[in-house]
Amino acid sequence: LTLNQAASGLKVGESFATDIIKPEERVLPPKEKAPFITFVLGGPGSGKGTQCEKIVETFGLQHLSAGDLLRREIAMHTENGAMILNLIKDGKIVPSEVTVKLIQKELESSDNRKFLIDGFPRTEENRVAFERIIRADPDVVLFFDCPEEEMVKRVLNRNQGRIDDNITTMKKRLKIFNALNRPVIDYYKNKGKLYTINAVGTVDDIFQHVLPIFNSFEQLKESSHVNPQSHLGPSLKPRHHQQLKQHRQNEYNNSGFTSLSFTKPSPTPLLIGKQSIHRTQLEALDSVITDLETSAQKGISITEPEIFASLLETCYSLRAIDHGVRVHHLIPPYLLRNNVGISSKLVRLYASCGFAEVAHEVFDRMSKRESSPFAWNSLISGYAELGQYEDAMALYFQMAEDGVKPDRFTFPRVLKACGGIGSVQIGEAIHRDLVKAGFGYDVYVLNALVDMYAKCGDIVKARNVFYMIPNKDYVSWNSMLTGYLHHGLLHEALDIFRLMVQNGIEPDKVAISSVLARVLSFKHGRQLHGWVIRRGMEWELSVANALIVLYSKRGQLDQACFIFDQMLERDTVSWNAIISVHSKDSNGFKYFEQMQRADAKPDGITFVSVLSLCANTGMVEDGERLFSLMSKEYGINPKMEHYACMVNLYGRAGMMEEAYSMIVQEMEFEAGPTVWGALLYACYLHGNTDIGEVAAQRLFELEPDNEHNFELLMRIYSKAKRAEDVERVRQMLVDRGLET
Ligand SMILES: Nc1ncnc2c1ncn2[C@@H]1O[C@H](COP(=O)(O)OP(=O)(O)O)[C@@H](O)[C@H]1O
Ligand SMILES: Nc1ccn([C@@H]2O[C@H](COP(=O)(O)OP(=O)(O)O)[C@@H](O)[C@H]2O)c(=O)n1
Repeated sequence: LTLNQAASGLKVGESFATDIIKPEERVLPPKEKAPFITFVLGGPGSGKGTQCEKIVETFGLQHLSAGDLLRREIAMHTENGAMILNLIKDGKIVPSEVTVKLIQKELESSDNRKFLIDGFPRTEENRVAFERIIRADPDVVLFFDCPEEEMVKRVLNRNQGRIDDNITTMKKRLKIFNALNRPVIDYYKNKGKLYTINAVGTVDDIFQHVLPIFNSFEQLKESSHVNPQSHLGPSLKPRHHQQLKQHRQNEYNNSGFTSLSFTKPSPTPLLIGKQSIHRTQLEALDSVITDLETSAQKGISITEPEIFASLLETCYSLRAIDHGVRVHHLIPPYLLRNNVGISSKLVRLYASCGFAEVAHEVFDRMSKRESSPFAWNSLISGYAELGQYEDAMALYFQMAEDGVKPDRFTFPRVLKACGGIGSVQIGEAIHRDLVKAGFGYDVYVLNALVDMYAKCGDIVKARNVFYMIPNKDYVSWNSMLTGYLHHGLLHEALDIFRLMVQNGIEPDKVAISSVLARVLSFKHGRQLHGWVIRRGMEWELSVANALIVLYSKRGQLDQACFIFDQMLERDTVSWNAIISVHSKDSNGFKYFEQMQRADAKPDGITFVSVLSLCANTGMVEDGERLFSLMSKEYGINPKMEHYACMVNLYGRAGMMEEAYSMIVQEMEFEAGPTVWGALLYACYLHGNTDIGEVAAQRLFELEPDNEHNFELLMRIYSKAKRAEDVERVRQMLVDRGLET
């Protein structure tokens, strides 16, 4: 089943979705003549880039490769660089907002009005974000259809040193392509915009099928640089492309054209340096450090601060702490003490990798740390990430004492720490500080303020700040939404959710899964599911997990299993959800075994589910085996719930002695009501008055107000035909004022 079939199979209510995507939002604004846009789709290695080069040569469109734009962010170490690297490494899709903004920048800064956007949209979410932000529709959508084996072969031979061109990532990319790109392809097919091209054959043969598509557009023919027909001869290899371009450019310069629509070359940076084409960035880093170490051993001292600054920057972007430590050893102590740039970068590296103590040691040795808030911010952030909120706060106060001016990066970090501590008073003091420092209108800072107030329990203040934010971004909305959910204010949260969607703001996956987990009505849940599908976010881990729970709560097990089976990745929460769906049938076991084979790590909750399953299906030996496996193999000490499951297991099977001795001999702590309750229920099932009396006695002490325990004991006596005892217990009920 494809995602689309799944989606239509669900017959999801459209009302939410129609509420959300206002048709008028899709219409192009009449401001100027719309650009000519081509989307180029196809799996990884289907030859999109190769064909794009030829289209550019012939028709002069500007080529924007989404993948290249993203790789450029990594290479330039921009704010999103590290996040993008992590996603690309794993073949995952970068958040649409990020990709579309990059494309938008290119579109807006170009004189060319004809674009070839390659590798985009990869998901329905990509597509919708493009429509919303750019407010344009493509004129042509090309789809290069290529068999998987061919794509794998091409990618593994591509030799561009791309970090994601390896077999493991390739498999994930193909899986993601099949699940997320197909719905986009179907969408354009239905709109009549799709041109499917068989991508097997020589580059030229394939281009022969591309040519007529573009030839049929007058506006392309008008300004194409070369007569398309003249390009029917033998093709040039891509590496000749620059030469060809130069040649054409000269031709045009000489022919009296003043403006050329061959625009700036589109960026094609590789992840690593040109010379080290076969290596990953980490390997390249490793080799540079090794060279420096060798030099240092030979007594050649390296003193150029730029070298260390650049190496530390790379270590930080790759979170390569071991390499960072090696760089640290190479830096001369005087340089570390006196060069604020280098020491700050080192502090940031240690702090961001969870080594706040070491970061603090470096920080303490800095001679001019009051000259910039950079190192302070890194350290505050490092402590806040580790949950050492007091340490983070202390640094903030120390900053003020040392006369270091906080900047816009300081406040979000310290507010996070304050939210962790949960003190509104401190939060208000920081609020005053940030207004004094001139950040009272900074969205980035105000978002953190909303989050802080919500976490400190003052939802009213959170809301007041939220409504004051002048240009709310998606973080503002998500912070408010999460705040409401945190306070159990579901209606307010849903209102925010609707408003977000009406304002064209994408709720993030955390917000969506939180809403899904809490929706009270199944109708809302299904509508949300429909909306999620349209956004291509169904397979986000937390969203899919929440959907499994949603459907299983309603007893729609098939639907829950379908989602689970289609998931691209799973975590312990996913496995727990699907096993608990099957806690009454032996399929749960199948999933548990699958989980073990997949090397996923079961936790205490997993064992509650499988032990309940054993109890429900009478599998005593399996239950015993799993109970011992839990601590021996997985190091999970049994908790109250696990003992309750074991008592239930033995009790239901009529093994009352074993159940009882589990409590009195095996348990290392006092049994609670769940455990005794399981025993009392078993006594009722199997008519055991002796043990039943003991269990009931304990329960009367532990839960003096719970009439169910009295009723169960009465039933036990009644089964044993002990009318007098039944009456005695009834009197106890009356005496305690529990009889209804
Ligand atoms: N028609 C083709 N036949 C064989 N190899 C091809 C063909 N088109 C492209 N290639 C090669 O396959 C690899 C992937 O092509 P590329 O254009 O980079 O794909 P994409 O942009 O779709 O990921 C490159 O090494 C390219 O030279
Ligand atoms: N619209 C896009 C395009 C690429 N990407 C990311 O960039 C990677 C490489 O994309 P690409 O288009 O350069 O390469 P191929 O996978 O097509 O060979 C993808 O696997 C995604 O991780 C993305 O997240 N969103």
